[in-house]
Amino acid sequence: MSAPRAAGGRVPFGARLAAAMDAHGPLCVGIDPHASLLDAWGLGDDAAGVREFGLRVVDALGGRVAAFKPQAAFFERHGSAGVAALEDVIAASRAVGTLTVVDAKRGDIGSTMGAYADAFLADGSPLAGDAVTVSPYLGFGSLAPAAELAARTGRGIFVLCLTSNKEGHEVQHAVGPDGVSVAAAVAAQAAVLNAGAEPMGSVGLVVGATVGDAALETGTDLVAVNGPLLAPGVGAQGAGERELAAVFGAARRHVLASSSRGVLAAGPDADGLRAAAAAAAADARAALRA
Ligand SMILES: O=c1ccn([C@@H]2O[C@H](COP(=O)(O)O)[C@@H](O)[C@H]2O)c(=O)[nH]1
Repeated sequence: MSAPRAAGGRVPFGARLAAAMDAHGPLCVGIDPHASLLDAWGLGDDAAGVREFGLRVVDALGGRVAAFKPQAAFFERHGSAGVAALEDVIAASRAVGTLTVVDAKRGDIGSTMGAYADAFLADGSPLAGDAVTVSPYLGFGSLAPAAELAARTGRGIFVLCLTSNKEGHEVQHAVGPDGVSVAAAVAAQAAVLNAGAEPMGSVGLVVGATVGDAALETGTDLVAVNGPLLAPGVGAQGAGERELAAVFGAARRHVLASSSRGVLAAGPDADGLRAAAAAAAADARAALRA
């Protein structure tokens, strides 16, 4: 894959995210309207419910956290009305000036990847936030349309590398005939795309805060990536300050810790959400900015 072109006149995603993390702390709040949370918040498990849920989170935390990460699946399960709700949540987040990482985990052959890129990364698309999560398991090169469009529009991508679930191990730790693990190869290819970018590039990786010493075990060089490292697994999946510091070590300054249920469980009260997000951000800052 060729290196993406520089964004025409726009501040690239990596630089915008670095500034947001400095201003608000290295925390991303996931917007995951689980059926159980909708019930606890007094909302219906339908498109109107997920829309209201997302808008309440944006209203309570907009301008107070580095980023939001709406989980597309929870919106898509309500069909076209749910997708429209996701569009409204992305628009609301844009309106309050908080970065949005749309967690859609898309990945396909290059020609189809171009269509996904148009949906999540093109100017004027209602589903475009500031970045999108993508899957490299059809080959890292298949992500070229997304990496290139992101670079042209000042947006970013987060490539799955070492995911927070235990099943990810069987694919991501696999070692090729060249002796390089899948995770290490993904990270190395992201590093090529981020070479020379300051303060960091716009091609990030997803590395779970729950993965322990997986980076070491797989030979994955997280420092060399020179891009943002999205770290889900904080809160409900059990990771906290200690795990973040242990997983990321010398790469910690580029980490955006992500918590969904750990913060959302404090809702629907806006003050409760703010207190939970502030506590999670303080923990992330202590672990990652020391
Ligand atoms: O490796 C990964 C990649 C993505 N996720 C997503 O993050 C949130 C986690 O939610 P919590 O409630 O904080 O557990 C969810 O949307 C996942 O799909 C992940 O957990 N791990």
